[in-house]
Amino acid sequence: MSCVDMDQEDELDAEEETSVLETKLNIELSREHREHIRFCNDNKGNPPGILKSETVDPLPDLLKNMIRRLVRWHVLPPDCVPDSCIVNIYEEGDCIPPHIDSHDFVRPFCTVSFLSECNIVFGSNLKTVGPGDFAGAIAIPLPMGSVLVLNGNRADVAKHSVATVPTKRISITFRRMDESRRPIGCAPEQDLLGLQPLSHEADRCEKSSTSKPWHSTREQLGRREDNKKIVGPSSSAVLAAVCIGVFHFLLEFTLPISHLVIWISLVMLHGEPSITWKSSEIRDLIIQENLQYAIIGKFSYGKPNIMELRKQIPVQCNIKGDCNIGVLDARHILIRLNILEDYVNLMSTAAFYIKAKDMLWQMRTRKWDPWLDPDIETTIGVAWISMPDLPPNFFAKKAIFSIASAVGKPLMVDMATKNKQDLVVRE
Ligand SMILES: O=C(O)CCC(=O)C(=O)O
Ligand SMILES: [Fe+2]
Repeated sequence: MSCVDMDQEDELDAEEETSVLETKLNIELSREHREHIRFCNDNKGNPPGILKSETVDPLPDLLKNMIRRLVRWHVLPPDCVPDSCIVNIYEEGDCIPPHIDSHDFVRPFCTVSFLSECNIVFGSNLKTVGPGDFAGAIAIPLPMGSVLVLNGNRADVAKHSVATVPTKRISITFRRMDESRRPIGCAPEQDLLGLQPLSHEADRCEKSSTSKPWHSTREQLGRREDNKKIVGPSSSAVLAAVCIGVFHFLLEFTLPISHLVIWISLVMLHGEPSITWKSSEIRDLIIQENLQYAIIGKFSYGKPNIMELRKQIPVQCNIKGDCNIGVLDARHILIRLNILEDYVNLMSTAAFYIKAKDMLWQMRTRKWDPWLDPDIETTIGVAWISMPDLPPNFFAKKAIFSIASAVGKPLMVDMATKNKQDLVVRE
């Protein structure tokens, strides 16, 4: 067994340290003229963490570009722009023993995976169950092109390890040095200063200038046979990916959660990295995000502030279940409901006039779906259908839905119909 160099790490137990001596390869990259950052608990007896006395290579442009994207795409926060980087090159059979990354580096930090997929194991008490084999509370797959972000307890309390890999693998870990731990004279990288995450607007613009706009991309892909949609990475995609990670942790890990995992399967498309989502993944995310009964509220003539909307809409729109309201842009809000009845009620009312602060604000509703641009008018709506003179034997829901399906997708039968009168709603 051999292990990739882990001597940058701290908090290894004795058994783990023995395996560390078998370390193989570690490329450390930093800025020119800077003293060498040696993250080392090495054979010379150096302590773990940053050593201030050796000069290492500057960050190559390729890695700087990755850093820019990590910040612009909301993977790392702008106050945590990495200024150091470690490249782990695993040959077949290499592993990384349980460790906690040195606190000379601030949190969050992240690791990008290349060449092959492997699992990373987390646990406050990781056991060595065989040579290069570690067991812990949770194993998370690290697909090629994925980014794993470590923060909170996952970075500071739990240890992590990678068991022997079956094929060659490369990981790049980006970290920012703690201010107090920086080598003396270490100047910040000028072209990484002032990095900011893309705003949703800028994100859209960037998408349309660097790749196909969301909608035309979708149309094109609608013709693909494999039922997959490819879009440029956007903050919302990243956000969605974050949620999957959090969801996994919530399900499977017992320590308090303050950690995010991001899996982004990046592929290069026309020279730009893109993310491929299966339709089923998009559907799962819609459910996870409670967007099954999401509605867009459109205020064409201005709107009251969000606090007022949150107070007034549930009361004035007679909402019976939960109602979560957020702002999409100056004219649109997203209303997340949790019961079908409220959805039908809001969708089938032509316009609401929300009273707030002695003013009336017109709000029209429309269906939300991930592909609809709130600014583009839709032909999809909800309407009640009346079926006069329907014989009582057809009042069963099955019969009514069958008849209504001639017009659209039936959603529900109203109380009057249930009580043997005559209404059904369709989409
Ligand atoms: O290779 C990996 O995915 C993990 C690397 C790691 O834990 C580290 O470099 O500290
Ligand atoms: Fe690590």
